[in-house]
Amino acid sequence: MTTRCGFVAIVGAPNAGKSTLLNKMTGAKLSIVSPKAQTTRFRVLGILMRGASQILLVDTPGIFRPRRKLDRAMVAAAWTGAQDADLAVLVVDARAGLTDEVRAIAETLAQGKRRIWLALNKTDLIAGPALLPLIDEVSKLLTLEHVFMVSARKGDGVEDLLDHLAAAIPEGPYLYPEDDLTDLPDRLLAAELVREQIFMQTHEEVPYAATAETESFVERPDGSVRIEVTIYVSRPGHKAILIGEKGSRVRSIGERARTELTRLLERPCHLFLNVKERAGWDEERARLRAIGLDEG
Ligand SMILES: Nc1nc2c(ncn2[C@@H]2O[C@H](COP(=O)(O)OP(=O)(O)OP(=O)(O)O)[C@@H](O)[C@H]2O)c(=O)[nH]1
Repeated sequence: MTTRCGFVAIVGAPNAGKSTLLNKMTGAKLSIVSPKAQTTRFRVLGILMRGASQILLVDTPGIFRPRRKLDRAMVAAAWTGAQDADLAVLVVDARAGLTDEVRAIAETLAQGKRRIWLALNKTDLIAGPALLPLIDEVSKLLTLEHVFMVSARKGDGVEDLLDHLAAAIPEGPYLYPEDDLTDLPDRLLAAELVREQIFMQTHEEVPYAATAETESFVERPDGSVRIEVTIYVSRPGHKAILIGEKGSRVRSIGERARTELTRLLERPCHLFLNVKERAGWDEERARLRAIGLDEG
């Protein structure tokens, strides 16, 4: 039997729906989905078996104009993901249309040699014929091998996209065991789930000014795991918000993250959270490395 295996980069502007699409495709929640922009900080590999094809999905951070060091690192990680891939799926929010961000990404993609597919997302919000001018505009910027209309949220068109991906990736042996879902290490997953809850449960600049790191991850003889995660904030005000009245906010963040983690790791998890203030954490190179990124 001929097997196929290839990397597929999911590329797009912040909020295009890349993480939602990745999750829909793999059928498991691997990557962060949040209504706020720029939540994905590093590559997450979704591993997907479809017939005799192993599709390795690379979720990339939203590509935007970087200002801080951390942002620059995020962008560098995004492009590395796109460059290593066999093909790139450019996800565009069909309702938002051809924004400056989409244009900039398309222009950069056009300079590479990778095959590019367009996935117009959120088609549950906009009627089919209205999408044709947008497809025209995008195809003027770069050569598109295929165009798909999908709703990552509802799943419309996602099966079709997967069938085409399975057939399009190069022939070759599987690079990962067939039952692996992600290569995201468990300790990073724990920190990511905490960060996701920070995004869900706090507002405005707080989630962007916070990061989470797993300090310890200890498997116990009874099969459970004890995890300590530290949330770093850069301002005292943010620390108070994250802790909440009598610790209610941090408790709620911990409870929700623990439920998700228990489900994903398929074993009892005991999660302990700390909130620490650390001015300028986002400018520290060591921290970038600790959350999985080198400086861009
Ligand atoms: N109506 C609708 N909303 C969607 C669809 N796909 C994603 N969304 C929503 O759009 C928002 C952004 O989705 P994400 O998947 O986080 O977007 P992203 O591109 O990964 O964003 P970054 O991590 O910031 O790069 C979320 O509120 C999603 O629920 C869709 O097909 N239809």
